[in-house]
Parts: sequence; structure tokens; C-alpha cells
Amino acid sequence: MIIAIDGPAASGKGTLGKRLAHHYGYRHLDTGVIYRAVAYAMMQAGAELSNEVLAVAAALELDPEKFGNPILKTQKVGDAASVVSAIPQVREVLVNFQRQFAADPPGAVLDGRDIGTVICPDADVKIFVVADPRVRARRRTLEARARGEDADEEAVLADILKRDERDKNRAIAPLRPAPDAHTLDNSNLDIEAGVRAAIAIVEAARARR
Ligand SMILES: Nc1ncnc2c1ncn2[C@@H]1O[C@H](COP(=O)(O)OP(=O)(O)OP(=O)(O)O)[C@@H](O)[C@H]1O
Ligand SMILES: Nc1ccn([C@@H]2O[C@H](COP(=O)(O)O)[C@@H](O)[C@H]2O)c(=O)n1
Repeated sequence: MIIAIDGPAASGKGTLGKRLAHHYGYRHLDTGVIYRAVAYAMMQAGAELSNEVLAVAAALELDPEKFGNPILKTQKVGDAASVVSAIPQVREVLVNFQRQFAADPPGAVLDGRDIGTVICPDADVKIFVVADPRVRARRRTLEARARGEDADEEAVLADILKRDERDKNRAIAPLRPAPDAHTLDNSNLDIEAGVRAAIAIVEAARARR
């Protein structure tokens, strides 16, 4: 079974993805980390983020062993990722890696922006996670502060809104729900309640199979 989770920045996709994967014994791929890794490689090379040739080269040289680098989670790298992710050739290079991950047994949960629309249009279950932008900014700020970072909630909110705009309005694989996606609004749900709601969506889909 393939579970596709999409949604805007800091909506809780990764948290749900991890929890669903654990619940069902599936593998989990946070696809945002792939674009973050490409962006970070560009930053380290001192390259312009809009340099398509260098961005494609960085995507081709991607090393999944480095996906755990905590620097990839920073706001600066996330912002850069939303620039490189709008380059069509970069997305093309990364499609096969994601589809291969999804296809391997016993099942997979992928979260991102285009999983239900482009990467796995035939996924068994598609969930589009949303939450009020202020709630998302609050959660992301608390997360950053817990890591010891000095995060300003208004700045986090501005970054989230800017990234959402870029991701929704790009020409290729824009952020949007697939027509057959189930929307899950977790603005007023804690993590456990969100996980229960997601499991209910998956179970309903399994019952229909
Ligand atoms: N239902 C919830 N209630 C409270 N906090 C939550 C909930 N869901 C997620 N969070 C918290 O919100 C923050 C963002 O969640 P998460 O990292 O899962 O979002 P994301 O959509 O994967 O973000 P990104 O856009 O970076 O991929 C995390 O600190 C997470 O613990
Ligand atoms: N399937 C995806 C996943 C991510 N992106 C881009 O990467 C940026 C960072 O993603 P996070 O999930 O880690 O926040 C994001 O803003 C997107 O621009 C993507 O295009 N497609």
C-alpha cells in the first residue's frame, strides 16, 4: 500500500507520515529533505539558487546518507529549497528515486507537495494536511526553540506564507490537493488526535479495496 501525504509548510505532514509508517510497518520518505539537500549543496558551493545546470548536477549527486544532517531542517535551507524545487529539470531528476522508494515492499508513506498529484497519482490513500498558518507558525517556532534556536514567530509566519505562495504558484508540480485526496485539518487537533484521524482515513480506504 502507498500512502501519499501532501500539504503546505509545517502542516504536520512529516509527523503524520512517520506515525502512519510506524503504525503500518511501512517505510517513510520525507521528500522535502531531498529538495533541502539539493539546496544545501548549492549553498555550500556558493552557487546562485537559480543556476539550473548546477542545481541538476547537485540533484544527480544526491547522497541519501546525508539526509539526516540537522542543518537541512533550518528555515534558510527550507527557503532555498522552495527556489530550487521550482526548476523543472531538478524535479525530473528526482522523480525516479521517489517512485522507486514508493514501489518497494512492504508499503510506503511519502510526504511532500506533489506526492498525490505527480509522484504517486495511483496511491491507495491520499491525505492533504492543512492547518491555520498562525497555528503552523506557532508550532514551528516552538520546535525551533526546543532545538535551542532563537525563533521569532512573526518571521516564521512570513517564511511559511512566502514558501506556500512559491510552492502553490510554480509552473511545475504546484502544491495542491489531488482530486481524490482527503483533507485533514489539524488546526484544533493535537498530534495523537491527528494520527487517529489519519488512521481512520487509511482504514476507510482499506475497507473499500
Ligand atoms: N497536530 C499537531 N498538534 C501540535 N503540534 C503538531 C501537530 N502536528 C505537527 N505538530 C508539530 O508541528 C511542527 C511541524 O510539523 P511537521 O514537521 O510534521 O510538519 P511538516 O508539514 O512535515 O513540515 P515541513 O513543511 O517542514 O515538511 C512540528 O514541531 C510538529 O511536532
Ligand atoms: N514533494 C516536495 C517536497 C518539498 N518540496 C519543496 O521543498 C521545500 C522544503 O520542503 P519541506 O517539506 O521540508 O518544508 C518546500 O517548500 C517545497 O518547495 C517540493 O517542491 N516537493
